Amino acid sequence: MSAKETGRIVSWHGNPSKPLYTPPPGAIDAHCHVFGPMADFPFSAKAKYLPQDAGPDMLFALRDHLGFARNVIVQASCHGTDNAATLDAIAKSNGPDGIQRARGVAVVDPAISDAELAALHDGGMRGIRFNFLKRLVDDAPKDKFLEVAQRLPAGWHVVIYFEADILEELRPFMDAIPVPLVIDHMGRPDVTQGPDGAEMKAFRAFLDSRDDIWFKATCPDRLDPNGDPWNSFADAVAPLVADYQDRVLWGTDWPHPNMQDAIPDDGHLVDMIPRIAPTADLQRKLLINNPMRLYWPEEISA
Ligand SMILES: O=C(O)/C=C(\CC(=O)C(=O)O)C(=O)O
Repeated sequence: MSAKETGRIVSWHGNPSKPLYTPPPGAIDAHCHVFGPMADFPFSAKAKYLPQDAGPDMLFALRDHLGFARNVIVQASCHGTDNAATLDAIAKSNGPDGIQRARGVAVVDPAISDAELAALHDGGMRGIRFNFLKRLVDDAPKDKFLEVAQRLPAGWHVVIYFEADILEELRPFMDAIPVPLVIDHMGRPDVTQGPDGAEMKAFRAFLDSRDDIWFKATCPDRLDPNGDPWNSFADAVAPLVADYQDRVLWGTDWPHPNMQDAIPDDGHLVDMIPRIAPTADLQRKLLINNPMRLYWPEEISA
């Protein structure tokens, strides 16, 4: 049945181009999702969008097509706090060498037990995500989030998704989180303001407040209203990557939830990498060293 018949949305490109840029061997797509498949992993009753299936086979085919080696799969809001689809994708990522080629970020009910958190760790999760976008979640209880952030498995971090207009409001909450923070899509600044715009400046001040705040230089398609080739994004984000090069991650954001009206070509997204990280050294940090430190630290210290 087609998406039209089922009412389920397709938000990803059916035939993404081969990027001109070749990522270095071992490169990690550190922000992507899986949807379903619904027959095995039904969507949450509270889901704000109902996508077509975009499961692990599709994700790993795209990974190979784009020239990446590993993925960090972030639990998408359409699956609520049931992480089964993400855990299934991580389990299916194991290579013949036994290396888990995907790790994940979970979304949990803050009342989750310590034993359940440990089980998520065993399944490949290395962090939890707090989503503050009202169009995606019904509520975001800061007090409960803080409680669970204080009892995460060792080495975990907290991913936070918010829009620039609530950065200041969230500061006391974020300042109190005792583990590293990873900010999705740089907290969605208005990139048309340029690298020295008010929202970029506010985000830099936040980064300067702690040296364990990381960010994802992701989603030109969401942040740049001028569209592909996303020149405003490149201009605003390249200086940020250069100045905070040891705590920045990159990802496709595939299957691009809610982007059905402006679906990006994933090959073009990959071609943004040399525009925001122009040297081989920056690219190695962005695509390998930094995500390895957060998601596969045991391979670094081994
Ligand atoms: O995937 C993203 O990064 C952004 C999303 C979707 C999302 O976060 C989710 O469904 O959990 C968005 O802005 O709609």
